[in-house]
Amino acid sequence: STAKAKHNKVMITCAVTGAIHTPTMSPHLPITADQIADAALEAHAAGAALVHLHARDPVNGRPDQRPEAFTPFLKRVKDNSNVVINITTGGAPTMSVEERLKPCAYFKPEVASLNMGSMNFGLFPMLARYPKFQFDWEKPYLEESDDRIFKNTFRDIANILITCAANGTRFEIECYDIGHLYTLRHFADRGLVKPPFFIQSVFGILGGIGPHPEDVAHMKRTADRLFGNDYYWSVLGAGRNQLPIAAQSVALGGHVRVGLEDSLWIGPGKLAESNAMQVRAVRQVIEGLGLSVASSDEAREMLQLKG
Ligand SMILES: C[C@H](N)CC(=O)CC(=O)O
Ligand SMILES: [Zn+2]
Repeated sequence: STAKAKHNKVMITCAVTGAIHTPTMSPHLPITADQIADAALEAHAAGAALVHLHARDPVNGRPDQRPEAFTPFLKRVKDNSNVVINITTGGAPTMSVEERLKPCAYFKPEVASLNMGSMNFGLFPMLARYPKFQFDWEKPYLEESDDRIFKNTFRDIANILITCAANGTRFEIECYDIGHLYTLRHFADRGLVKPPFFIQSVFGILGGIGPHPEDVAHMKRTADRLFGNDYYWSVLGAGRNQLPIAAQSVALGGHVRVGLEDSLWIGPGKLAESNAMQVRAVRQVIEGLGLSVASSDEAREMLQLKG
């Protein structure tokens, strides 16, 4: 089995903008290349060892997966920090796998995100939004996002694994449900992905597993059974679940992801004014538990990155 790093430092990943939230939802969502670079550098300075990056059209904020859309902020981030860069292969649900794979194939980053399956991708957190909802058979469809599917077939996953692994890129393995852990086990058994696995368990996105502490415990228990000592466990909680789920992970010896891609909030009804604000909040939880955050170089050692 792969020896885990001797130190129990906690790796913070910050996902600074994503593709799903829109500028109308928060004035603090980074959109332009400069805003994305600022957000990544501030998140790193606040304690994030890794930053997860998407690109957007600077005018309308729409997701943009063209390598040239990433170039300006990647250059600034690399010139001004040694943060570990994790480039998305998820892009947006509307994109083809070829389109989604382009930036990683071009930039050959240390880390790329990898979604371990296809899924219905609900925009809004689970039930909270519809307390008083009366179903109207005349208008069965709730939201435009009700028809949104993120497609990532076994062939697409193999394609991403083979393309990126050839560049020495390792993966942030997004598991939105228990079945995704078994899919990872399958590709590991096929030798298409090597340990240590960096598993990013995703909680509270409609279409995936819920945000309840028992869901979190069940994911961890199952990952321990399937991967033993060959993996690092990290979590992201969507929306209001971000910090509570991060706290549970840290208490269980895990790692955390925050950032405006996953939640626009810092507290009930309070928008986060920056990504760094969320990094500082989760760092307080980590240090409050007597633990310390990992530096980017410690994360490189833990995840055996190419540097
Ligand atoms: C829940 C997150 N949106 C997962 C994600 O970050 C996917 C990706 O970029 O590949
Ligand atoms: Zn992403």
